Amino acid sequence: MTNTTISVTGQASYDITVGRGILDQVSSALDPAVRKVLVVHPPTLGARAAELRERLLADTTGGQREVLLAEVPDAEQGKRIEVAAFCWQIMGQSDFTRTDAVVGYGGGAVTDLAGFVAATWLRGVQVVQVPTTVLGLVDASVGGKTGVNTAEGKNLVGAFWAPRAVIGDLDELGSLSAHEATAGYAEVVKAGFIWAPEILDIIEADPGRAVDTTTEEFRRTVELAIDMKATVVSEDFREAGQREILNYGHTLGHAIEHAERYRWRHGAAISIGMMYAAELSRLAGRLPDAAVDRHRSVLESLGLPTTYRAGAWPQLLASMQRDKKTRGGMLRFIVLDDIAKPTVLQAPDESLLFAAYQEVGA
Ligand SMILES: NC(=O)c1ccc[n+]([C@@H]2O[C@H](COP(=O)([O-])OP(=O)(O)OC[C@H]3O[C@@H](n4cnc5c(N)ncnc54)[C@H](O)[C@@H]3O)[C@@H](O)[C@H]2O)c1
Ligand SMILES: O=C(O)C(=O)C[C@@H](O)[C@H](O)[C@H](O)COP(=O)(O)O
Ligand SMILES: [Zn+2]
Repeated sequence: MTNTTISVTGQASYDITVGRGILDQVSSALDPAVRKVLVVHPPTLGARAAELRERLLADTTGGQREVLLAEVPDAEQGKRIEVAAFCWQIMGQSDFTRTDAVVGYGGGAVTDLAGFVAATWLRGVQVVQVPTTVLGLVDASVGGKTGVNTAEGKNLVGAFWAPRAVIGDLDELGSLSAHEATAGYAEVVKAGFIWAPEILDIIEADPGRAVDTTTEEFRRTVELAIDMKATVVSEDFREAGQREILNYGHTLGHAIEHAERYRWRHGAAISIGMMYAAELSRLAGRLPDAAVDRHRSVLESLGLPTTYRAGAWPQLLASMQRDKKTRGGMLRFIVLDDIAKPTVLQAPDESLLFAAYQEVGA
C-alpha cells in the first residue's frame, strides 16, 4: 500500500507521512548534521524503542550517531515538569548541542513531552514525532502544541514548536487494545463534527470497521482528520484565531481530566466534552436537535462516554476558568452552528452552562 504525505505549510513547514512499515524513514527525516539523538518513549515501548535506536545507529549517512533512550513514566504521569527535567539532564550530561535532535516515540503524552523538551533545550532543537497511538497520529504529533500539565490544570505550561517531520506508521498501532484505540479515535470524531462530516458517515455505516486500525475505513477517516489539522495549523500556527476550533469539547474535557487527576484517557474526557458543547450549542439556539442527537449516537456507537457525575459541576466550572480560551475572566466555548460550522460562544450565562451540564450529568 502506498504512503500518504500531508503537508503543513506557513510559519512552519513539514510533512506528515502515513503508511505501513515506514519506521526507517525516521532516520532520513533527521537533519544529516545531527550527531546525538534522544528517543523519548513510554515503558510499554521499551523493546521497540531499542529497535528504533538500532535503526538510527545503522544509518551512518552523515557519520556515526550517538542515540540515547529516555524512558519516561506512562501516560499523563510523563507530562510533568520533573520528567522534562529528567530529559534535560540526560541531554546536558551528553553534551547535546543545537544541531542535535529529539525523537518522540509514543502516544500523545510522549509527543507533547518530547516536543516540549525539544522546544526548551538550548531554546530549541529539532524534534521528529513518531506517534504510536491513534490520538498521537491524528492530533498530538501534528501542529506543534507541546507541553506539560500542572497541579492546577491541563497543558498549562508549554510552547508552540513545530516538528521537523511526523512519521505515522500504521503498523505501530497494531498493539493497541481496542479500548485504547477507541479512546484516541474521539479526536477523529471531533474532526468529523467540526470539519469533515464524511468521517461521521463512515462511522455510521459501520462503527466497528471505522475504529479497527487495520481497515481502509480507519485509514480514510484518520487521513481526513490529519488533513483537517494540517490545514488549520498551516493558517494559524499560534492559535490567534481559527485554530481554536480544534478545542471543540476541550473546555469541559480538560476540566474532567483535572478532576480525575489525569488518570482518564484524554479522548474519553473529550467525548463527554463534545456532548456538552453540542448541548450548549443547542441551548444557545444554534445547533438543531438532530445534530445533537447525532453526537450522542455516533459517540455511543463507538462505546465512548457521553455522561459524567452530576455533582461535579462546581468543581468543573472552577477548573474551566483556567481554560486557555478564557479572556479576562470571560469563558469562551467552541460551539457549532451546524455540523462542520464551528464558532466561538463568548461569555455564556452561567445558568446556560449549568443547563447544558444537566444534559450530560448522570
Ligand atoms: N499537542 C496536541 O495537539 C495534542 C492533541 C491531542 C491530545 N494531546 C495530548 O495527548 C495526550 C493523550 O495521548 P494518547 O491518547 O495517545 O495517550 P498516551 O500517550 O497516554 O498513550 C496511551 C497509552 O497507550 C500506551 N501506548 C502507546 N503506544 C502504544 C502502542 N503502540 N501499543 C500499546 N500501547 C501503547 C501508552 O504507554 C499509554 O499507556 C494527552 O496528554 C493530550 O493532552 C495533545
Ligand atoms: O492542536 C490544537 O490546537 C488542539 O487544540 C488539539 C487538541 O486536541 C489538544 O488536546 C490540545 O493539546 C489542546 O490544547 P490546549 O491549548 O487547549 O491545552
Ligand atoms: Zn485533544
